[in-house]
Amino acid sequence: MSPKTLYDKIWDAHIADEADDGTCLLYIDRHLVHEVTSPQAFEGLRLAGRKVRRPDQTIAVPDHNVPTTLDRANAATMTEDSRIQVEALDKNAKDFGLHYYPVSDVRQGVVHIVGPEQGWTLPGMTVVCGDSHTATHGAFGSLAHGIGTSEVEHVLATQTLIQKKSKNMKVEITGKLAPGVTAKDVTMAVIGQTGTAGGTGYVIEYCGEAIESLSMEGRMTVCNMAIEGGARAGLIAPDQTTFDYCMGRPHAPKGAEWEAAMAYWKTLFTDEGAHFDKVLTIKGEDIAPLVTWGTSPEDVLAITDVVPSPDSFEGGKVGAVKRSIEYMGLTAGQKLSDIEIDTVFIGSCTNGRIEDFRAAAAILKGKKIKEGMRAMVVPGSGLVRAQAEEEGIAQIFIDAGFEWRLAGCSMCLAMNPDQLKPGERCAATSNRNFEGRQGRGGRTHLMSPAMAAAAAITGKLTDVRDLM
Ligand SMILES: CC(C)[C@H](C(=O)O)[C@@H](O)C(=O)O
Ligand code: SF4
Repeated sequence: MSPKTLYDKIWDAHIADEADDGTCLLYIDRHLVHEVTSPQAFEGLRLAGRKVRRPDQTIAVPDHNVPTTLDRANAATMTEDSRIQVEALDKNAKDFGLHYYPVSDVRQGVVHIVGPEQGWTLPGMTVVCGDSHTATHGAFGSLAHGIGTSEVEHVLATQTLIQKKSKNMKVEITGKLAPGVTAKDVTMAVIGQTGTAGGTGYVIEYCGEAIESLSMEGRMTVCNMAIEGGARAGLIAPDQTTFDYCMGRPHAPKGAEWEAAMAYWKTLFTDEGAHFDKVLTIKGEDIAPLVTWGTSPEDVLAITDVVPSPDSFEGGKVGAVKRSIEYMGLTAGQKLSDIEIDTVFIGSCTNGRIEDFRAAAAILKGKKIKEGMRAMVVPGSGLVRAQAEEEGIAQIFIDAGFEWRLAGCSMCLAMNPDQLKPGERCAATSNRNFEGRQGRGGRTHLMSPAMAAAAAITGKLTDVRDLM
């Protein structure tokens, strides 16, 4: 047998049917659903008189539209549009008999944090969700695709997805990461090198010593942004770190089933000599704490750098950089560490997990945020929130001057009340810095939780190593 990549193995294990042109019908193990991309899909089922094929494998949670303030149980805190979407999910989950984590449930949170936390995401599975950041689940060595609303309907009805196979890409991060450098810097460094289209047509397998040494939280951060590099999915081979994370989770297998699952999971790695169509290698030691300066996730530089000049780019990027710098209200040559911010957002499916909060709290402990700064920390789930409270981390944030919120997508995107005003500038731990992403006219700089905490203290983009 010819050697296979991890992606090849999971793909092959899920083919239900294959057409002559290579288009496959893939069996889907887990389908995650949120309120934004599902209402029409459920309507489609109703119109066709169909049921959900595997309600026992379909998990729904509202996250994008929900307010994160403590008074959110009061429906008046939501806009009309948001309320309609969340109520539709409440009804659809009930009518179709899905696993559901409503706003009132402590397990509610961002769908990509809830899935792994509850043990729905496991190695070797196919996982889909009507959301581009489904890539997150690849951290478990599961093939996780973001899908569109018509595909959501197709998966609901059939538990299968029509897909063409992508090519294999390997991203190897060798060696060790320097102090102050985190999983977020790793994933931003990759996009900085490949650009937002570098992964187009590929499924990326991240490997190498620096990846293996990451916790599951860190691996999720890395895979979360595979999509920002254009890839169809991101994957990391499961290992002891993965198994330890999964063991004992509510929906993970138990007893003899666990043993059987483990026997399979241990076969999930890329065989020696398997072919990759594209390879990128980065030395872990070379990665510095990074920030974005522009309006694309590929606009990445070390915090010690300066705002670039449009002339230093080529082709269409020259104009794009010019526009970007203008939108961001910056000047070419300006030191990144001189950029003043007025808002800090720590959260999202990229960096809303307990380890992210520990890293930020380690910087904030005993310090206060800059006067006038608006800073919020938004747990990725109610359980992350509870754990942070138990560990005393929540209190560190509160003492420093942060707002301690309830779980949701929050200021990652402008679909709920947590938004920037025109011209406001935010240090954010999320994954997209597009124009208007956090609110019309808002300006976003992406970075790690530790870097965001450092910025909250000084009021400027800051090299976290100066505060360590
Ligand atoms: C609203 C949703 C469809 C969207 C996505 O697909 O990723 C959102 O989660 C995002 O991060 O932009
Ligand atoms: S936290 Fe942000 S990136 Fe993640 S699902 Fe929500 S809106 Fe999308």
